[in-house]
Amino acid sequence: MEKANNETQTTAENNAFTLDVHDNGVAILSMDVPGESMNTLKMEFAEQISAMLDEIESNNKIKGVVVISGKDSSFVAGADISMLASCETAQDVEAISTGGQQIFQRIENMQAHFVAAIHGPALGGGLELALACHSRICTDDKKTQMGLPEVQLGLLPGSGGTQRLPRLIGIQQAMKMMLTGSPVRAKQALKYGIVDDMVPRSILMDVAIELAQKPKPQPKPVKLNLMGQFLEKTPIGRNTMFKQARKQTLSKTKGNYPAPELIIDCIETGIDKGIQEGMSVEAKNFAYLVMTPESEQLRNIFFATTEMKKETGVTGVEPGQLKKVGILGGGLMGGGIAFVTATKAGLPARIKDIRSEGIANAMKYSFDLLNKKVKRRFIPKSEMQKQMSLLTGSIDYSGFGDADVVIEAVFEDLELKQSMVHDVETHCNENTIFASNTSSIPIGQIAEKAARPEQVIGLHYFSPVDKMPLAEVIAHDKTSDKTISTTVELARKQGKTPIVVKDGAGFYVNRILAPYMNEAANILLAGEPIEHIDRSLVKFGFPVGPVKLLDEVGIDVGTKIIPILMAQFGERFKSAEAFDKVLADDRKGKKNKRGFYAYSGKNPGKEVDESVYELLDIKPEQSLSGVEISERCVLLMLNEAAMCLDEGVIRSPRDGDIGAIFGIGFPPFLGGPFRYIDKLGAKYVVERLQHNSTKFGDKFLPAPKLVEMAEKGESFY
Ligand SMILES: C[C@H](O)CC(=O)SCCNC(=O)CCNC(=O)[C@H](O)C(C)(C)COP(=O)(O)OP(=O)(O)OC[C@H]1O[C@@H](n2cnc3c(N)ncnc32)[C@H](O)[C@@H]1OP(=O)(O)O
Repeated sequence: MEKANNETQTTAENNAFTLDVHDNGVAILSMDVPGESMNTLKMEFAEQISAMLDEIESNNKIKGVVVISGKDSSFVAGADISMLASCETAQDVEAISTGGQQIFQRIENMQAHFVAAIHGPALGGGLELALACHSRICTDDKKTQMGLPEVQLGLLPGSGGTQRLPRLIGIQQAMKMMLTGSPVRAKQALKYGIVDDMVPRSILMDVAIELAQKPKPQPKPVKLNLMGQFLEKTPIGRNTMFKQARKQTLSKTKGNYPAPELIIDCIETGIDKGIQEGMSVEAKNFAYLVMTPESEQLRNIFFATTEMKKETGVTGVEPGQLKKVGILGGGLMGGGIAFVTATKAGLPARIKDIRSEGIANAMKYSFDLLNKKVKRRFIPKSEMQKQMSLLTGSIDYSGFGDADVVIEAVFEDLELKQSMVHDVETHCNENTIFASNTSSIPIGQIAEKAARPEQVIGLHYFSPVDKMPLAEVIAHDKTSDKTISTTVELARKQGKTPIVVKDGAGFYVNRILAPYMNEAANILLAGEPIEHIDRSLVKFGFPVGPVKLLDEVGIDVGTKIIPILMAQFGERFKSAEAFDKVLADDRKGKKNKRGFYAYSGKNPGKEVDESVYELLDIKPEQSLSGVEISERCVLLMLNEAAMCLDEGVIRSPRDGDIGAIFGIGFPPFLGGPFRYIDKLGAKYVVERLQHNSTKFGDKFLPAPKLVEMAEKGESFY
């Protein structure tokens, strides 16, 4: 390969761009935003990049340009979200979007061959920049990912992405990427045609320079099968495709998220009326979305989770060593915890169960998930073998001596858990942390007989562990700061967003969930049809309705927590006695195929098992509106969340919002319980609680914190 010498280099102080012209006719346009860990696109760069493009145009020696990042492990993470958040009017945003589109259009129109050399994330505006280049090469590195995730922020790609991606990889594939917001890894990007080549990182620059020396390629037609040809290339086909996409989108969003439909509008306009018109609609829709409350809340979630990634759980306390994890119990939870330990944290996980079948089941759990990834070609078989080799098991404590943390995931039985604390203190080392995955038993009680109570903590995962993003880290009053920060670090390594909560019945998530579920049960017992209750809460924005949720988690498990909550908080948590009849009828939900829904027949789990009405002595009849139902359930959740904050169960409204969104699926577009209370106003929430308390009893009495806030006109944020 020809070694290039630097001829000229252009950069200004505080400039994010450097142009390095080599005497082989290739210029390296490198982006490196000073003082920031990741490149993002900001308004002030427009001038800088325009100046670079002027220079490229005026230098007829430049035949090719490699666009690359100066950062070690990322390309460009998109437009600067804080900049978007600070825009005051839709006109300001539209101007930013149009400005970005024009610069990218200028790149596309350049005579020189522009090659994007991608390593690390190229997301949102970052991918749009790459799409404006004439060729794209990426590294085969794990860090490399490409996507248009704007929809997750309640936005759409606003720098030409809705126009260029469909033209590059086909409408259906592009629409799927934009509507889900999910990025793709290097291998998939190559398969879809987003990049022209995938190479090891060590030769990325060399290959890009070589390519840039060649004339720029003509756009290639998208490869489509027969059905694809019909759907994308004929007016009738396109009409059908867009209609279907709108229908599916609406059934998912329930009209709560405006972005997906506008994404479809932009794509359709661009295809039907040409790229110019498509760009103009894109800029307008982008500007509209930036100003919506839905996007504001979704951006808040991004800021909150980014902030939380940096926290150790206790300010200034560094986590201890994490080299090996022990897991007690090979059930569904234990198997899930072993999976995230090996595959996400990359740590050896030693599983203990009283039966060897338990260990085998836990191993199979990981095997099945990894095997699926191999079959879909997301990972090579060698990677699966590497990850599986991190999992070992035994029916005694052999191999536990050097475990840094042991997580118990056995039955909810206090004595059993206390005896496990003793076993771990006997068989492991003096620094080993004992973490309990209990969902209900106070950690202080589990630690009661411990010789080293400072090393006992709660680490509460949600089911299914491989999918649910939250973990509650529960410190009892003797847990040491080091134990907290080590446990927070472990949860984060396992891919979770941890929140540190105070010990007590139900901790945070189950505590706010219980009154919501109880109220749904009360509404059902008063005769509302199950589908109507579930539909009302799904329309409100929850992923599943409360009755369905109870079937999913297990009616026996879901109701077990009630006596524990009542013991600490009293009548407020009392559940309907009629539910005993459901359990006495051996209805545990999905797991034993007997619940509120029917698990046999044509649509298992989709239709209500009508016999449950008879069992509960109900003649179902719809008398409440969906709004009345959702208000009653949600008000109790909001009220309980406010009490949790007041009692210090959660440390901040932010943790309470993230906990509810990631643990329960509280509608993200509402920002979480605290942001939602702020939106409604504490005064309004108190009034509605009081109104309901006159009709349905003291459980609706407003939290003192809310009453105080209503009086003072305060908000949580
Ligand atoms: C016009 C356009 O179409 C509109 C857009 O582009 S909208 C933006 C679309 N892009 C995105 O949504 C990507 C958002 N970023 C991410 O998902 C993740 O940051 C990532 C996958 C790129 C990297 O994740 P990770 O390695 O865990 O790093 P993470 O801690 O999140 O981010 C590192 C830093 O970059 C910042 N950052 C990342 N992307 C950012 C963005 N788009 N805007 C502003 N800051 C961003 C983070 O705030 C953080 O800053 P800090 O160090 O000062 O706290």
